[in-house]
Amino acid sequence: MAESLFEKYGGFDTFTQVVSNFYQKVLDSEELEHYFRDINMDSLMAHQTNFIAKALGGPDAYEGRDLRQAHINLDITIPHFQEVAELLEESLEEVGVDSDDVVSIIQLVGSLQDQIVTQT
Ligand code: HEM
Repeated sequence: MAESLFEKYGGFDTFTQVVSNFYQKVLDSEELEHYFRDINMDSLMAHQTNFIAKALGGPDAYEGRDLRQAHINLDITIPHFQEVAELLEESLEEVGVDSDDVVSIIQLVGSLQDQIVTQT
């Protein structure tokens, strides 16, 4: 079986780092920070890391809610979704993920937009 993207880039060590850098960027963004004000970030980062692991063909330890349920009350707009995707892209590039793999991962994330954006 072909190696998963999760394993190719070093598994949990790498993607824990990606998720941590990613949320640092999100919290530094004036546009995005307010969504996360009342959120337990340790628990969110743990869920997000497991979500990415599963999405990239690694182990399935995700125990969070389904994505629509988790975002339904947040009134997320398309521009904010796009900004989050850009910050994830930067975090993947910074950890050394090849650009063609960054493109595949961002496409996968883009395909989740309808489950996350509730505000037009
Ligand atoms: C880009 C694709 C996205 C993915 C794959 C994603 C994934 C996730 C996951 C796995 C959780 C944890 C669910 C749980 O704890 O049960 C979560 C929660 C959350 N997400 Fe996202 N998310 C995305 C986009 C966004 C965007 C664009 C925003 C805001 C601008 C956002 C804001 C949040 C917040 C605030 C929570 C915590 C909700 C809570 O604990 O009540 N997410 N997301």
